[in-house]
Amino acid sequence: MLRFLTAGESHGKGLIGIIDGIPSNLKIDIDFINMELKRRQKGYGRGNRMKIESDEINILSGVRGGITTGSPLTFFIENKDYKNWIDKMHIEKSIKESITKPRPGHADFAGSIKYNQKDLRNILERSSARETAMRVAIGSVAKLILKQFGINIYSYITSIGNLVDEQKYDINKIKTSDDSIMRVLNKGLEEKIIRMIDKTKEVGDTLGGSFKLLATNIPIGLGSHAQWDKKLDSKLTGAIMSLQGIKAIEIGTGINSSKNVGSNVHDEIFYNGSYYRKTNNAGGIEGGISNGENIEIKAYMKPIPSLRIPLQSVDMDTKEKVSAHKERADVCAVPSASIVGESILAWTLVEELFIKFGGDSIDEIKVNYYNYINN
Ligand SMILES: Cc1cc2nc3c(=O)[nH]c(=O)nc-3n(C[C@H](O)[C@H](O)[C@H](O)COP(=O)(O)O)c2cc1C
Ligand SMILES: C=C(O[C@@H]1CC(C(=O)O)=C[C@@H](OP(=O)(O)O)[C@H]1O)C(=O)O
Repeated sequence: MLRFLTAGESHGKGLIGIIDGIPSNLKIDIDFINMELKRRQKGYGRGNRMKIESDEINILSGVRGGITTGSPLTFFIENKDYKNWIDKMHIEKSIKESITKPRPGHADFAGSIKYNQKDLRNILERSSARETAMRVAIGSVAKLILKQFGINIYSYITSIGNLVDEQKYDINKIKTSDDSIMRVLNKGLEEKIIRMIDKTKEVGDTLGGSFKLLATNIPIGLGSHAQWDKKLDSKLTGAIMSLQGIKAIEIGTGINSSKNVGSNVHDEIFYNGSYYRKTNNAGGIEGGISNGENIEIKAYMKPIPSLRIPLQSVDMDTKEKVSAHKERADVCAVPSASIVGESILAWTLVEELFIKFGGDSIDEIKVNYYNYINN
C-alpha cells in the first residue's frame, strides 16, 4: 500500500513528508525534485514570501546511494521565513497576540470553532498552501516512477479571472509553457493577464483561474467500474479537490458534454492494429477506468481569500462587526497551483499503477506491467 503524510506549519521550522510504500531500486533524482519545487514557486502575482523561500529537498531516510531501499522515505523542506516568525511561532513560550477576525474564504472561521481555538493562527498556519511544497516534493517521486513506464504529466493555465485562453493544446506547446511566467499556451494573453493582476493588486483585490492537467501514455485499465470507491475519475477529482483553493473540476469536455447530444459527445472506437479514438471528450476515463487516451482534467481555483482591503467579518472575541484580518498574501497563485495539480495527478496515477501492477521493487512492477501490456 502506498501512502503519505505531511506535517508542518506555514511559518514553523519546516515541512515534513513521510512516504510509505515506495518500491526499492528507484533512482531518486534530487535535481529533478528541486526543479519541480522551483517550478511551484514561480508565476506572476505571488507575494513577498516567494522571495524569501528557495525550497530544497532534504532526504532523511529511505534512500542509499541515490536508490530507494523499500523503507519509508522522509523528506524535509526548511521554511527560510521561520527566523522572522520565531516569537509568533514558539513551541514552548506563551504567545502574546491572538488573531480573532476570520478571513471569509479561508479556514479561519470554521477551523477555530471546530478545534475550539481562540487564536486563528492555530488554524491558518496549517491550512496555508505552504503545505503544497511538500506535496510537490512527494509528487516528483511519483513523476519519477511514472517516467519508468513512459507516462508523462503536463499542465498549463486556461484562465486567470475572466481572461480565458481558448487555444487547443498540442504537447510540444505545453512543453514550452514553463517559458511563460503565467504558463499559458497563448503567449499573446500573458501581457493582458499581467496587467490585470497589477490592476487587481492596486485595488487590494485577488484573482483565481483555471488550469488543465494532462497525463499521456496511460495504459488501459487503471481504476475500476466495479465499486464506487475504485473509480479512477472519483479518486482523481477527490485528490485534486484537496488542493487549497480548488472549487470545481471537469474531466474531458464534461461541462459542454452535458449540454450536447450523445452522438456528438461519445468518442467512437476504431481499430488499426490497436484500438484508437479520433476524439477524447471522455478525458481518457470511461466507467471509472482509464481507456488508453490522454487523461485530461481541468481544475478551477477561487480567488485568494486574504485581501489587502478586507471584507466584513466578526471579531470572534468581542462579536463586534470588523474588517477581516490582514495577512501578507498572493494576488494570484494559479500557476503554482497547476504545478501542485501535476503532482497530485502523478501521485494518484502511481497509486492506481501499484494497485494493478504492484510489487516491492521497481523491477518486479515492471515485469507485471509489461506482461499485461504485451498480452
Ligand atoms: C499555491 C497557493 C498559494 C496560495 N496563497 C494564498 C495566500 O497568499 N493567501 C490566501 O489567503 N490564500 C492563499 N491560497 C489559498 C488558500 O490556501 C485556500 O483558499 C484556503 O486554504 C482555504 O481553502 P479552500 O479554498 O480550499 O476552501 C493559496 C493557494 C495555493 C494553492
Ligand atoms: C508559503 C506559501 O504560500 C502561502 C500560502 C498562503 C495561504 O494562506 O494558503 C499564504 C501566504 O503565506 P504568507 O503569509 O507567509 O506569505 C502564501 O505565501 C508557499 O506557496 O510556499
